[in-house]
Amino acid sequence: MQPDSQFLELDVTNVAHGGVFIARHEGRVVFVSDAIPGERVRARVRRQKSSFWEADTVEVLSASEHRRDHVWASASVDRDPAERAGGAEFGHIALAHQRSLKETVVTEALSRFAGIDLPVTVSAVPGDDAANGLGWRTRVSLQVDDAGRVGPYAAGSHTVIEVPDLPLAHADIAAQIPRSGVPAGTASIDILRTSGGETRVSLRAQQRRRGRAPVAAADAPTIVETVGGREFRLAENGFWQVHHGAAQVLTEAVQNAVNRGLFDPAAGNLDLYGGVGLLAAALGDRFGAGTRITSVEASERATTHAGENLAEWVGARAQTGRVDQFLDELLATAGGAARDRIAAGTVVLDPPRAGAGKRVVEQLVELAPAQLIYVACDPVALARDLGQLTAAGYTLTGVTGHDLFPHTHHVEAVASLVRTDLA
Ligand SMILES: C[S@@+](CC[C@H](N)C(=O)[O-])C[C@H]1O[C@@H](n2cnc3c(N)ncnc32)[C@H](O)[C@@H]1O
Repeated sequence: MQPDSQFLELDVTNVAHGGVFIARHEGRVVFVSDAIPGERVRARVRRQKSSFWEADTVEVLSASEHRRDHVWASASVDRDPAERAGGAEFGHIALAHQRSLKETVVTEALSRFAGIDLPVTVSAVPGDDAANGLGWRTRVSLQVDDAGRVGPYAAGSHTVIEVPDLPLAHADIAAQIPRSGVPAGTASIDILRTSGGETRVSLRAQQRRRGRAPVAAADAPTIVETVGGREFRLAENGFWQVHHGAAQVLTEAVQNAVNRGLFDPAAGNLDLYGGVGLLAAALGDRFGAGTRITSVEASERATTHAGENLAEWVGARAQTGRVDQFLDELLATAGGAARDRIAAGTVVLDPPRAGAGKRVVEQLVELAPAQLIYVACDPVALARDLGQLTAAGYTLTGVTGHDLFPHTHHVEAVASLVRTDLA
């Protein structure tokens, strides 16, 4: 029996992490795409693993009240699964219900991977409900195949799907999709629109690995992004939040997540995985020009910009380095007074999708700062790190969820932790 020739009728019971939904067939878990909990669907099996199968909905037999026409016809369940554009896995679900499913994913991750029972609310970015969650992407990467076709990959494969539109992106971005004449050797095309309304198109010879931040070449042009009237300079191919409202939302979320009574502007405060200094600036804005804070970031180009972006805060500095190496050095060299300053400090960390990980969490526990604000784009990685932190002397005091990626399964969370002896 070929897996792709097998059709199943499935009762969909829950949402899983990663944009798929849970059903069972003869006791085995089936992760099925393009469904909604409560629905009965006909699905085609795509992959059989020993412990679970993967399948794609091909027909909705009993539709959820939350089902809508897909916001992107190129990703609709009416198309063959191999022809559905990827990147909008929740586009067939009413926007408010998408958020409730994301709440389930974050809440269940905390329970399963951290043993923490804390219902999390996921909030919309202001303006998104009125726009039905469309037009928010300021950055899009399109792939180019050997035949010169340009578009996103199909969901779950590396087949390029040509698309007439990009409804999740700002209209200026879709207008820049090259329809022909892409130079030979181009593997992908990055299109961005700055907050000032400038669009930039760059061609890449090599594909970027999914989920990886781009490496900012030393000679990439500099662009300017504005957040609440403040300008940030960065490399055109450097990391920046994708949703046009995300930088402002995260600025406020981090400011609100800080326990003010425990914040000491003179302490050894840190902004880990700092990029071009967005979240260090958030603390500087909230706690004043004298706030001491060191922003640590692996990309030298980003750190150079962070130095410029944070220039108005006399106590702020930006350092290039891997977070684990920076913390190792701190642990090896910081004397009593410096260790005391760290122990009185606030650490903001905003790691890539994989999370901070075991080693960095161990280093933080050893340094024992008074509070941690953890910004996460992957709820499972966050939950694993929170489990380790709460078992080693920190108390979780709150988690907020933010729908920075409408119509996709992605969700951002901001967690506040206080050293347990101070909680
Ligand atoms: C999710 S981004 C956050 C950037 C910044 N906080 C912001 O909101 O704009 C993660 C950043 O971590 C950097 N990074 C990834 N791995 C790192 C590591 N091991 N050490 C230091 N920085 C790292 C990336 O270059 C990227 O700029």
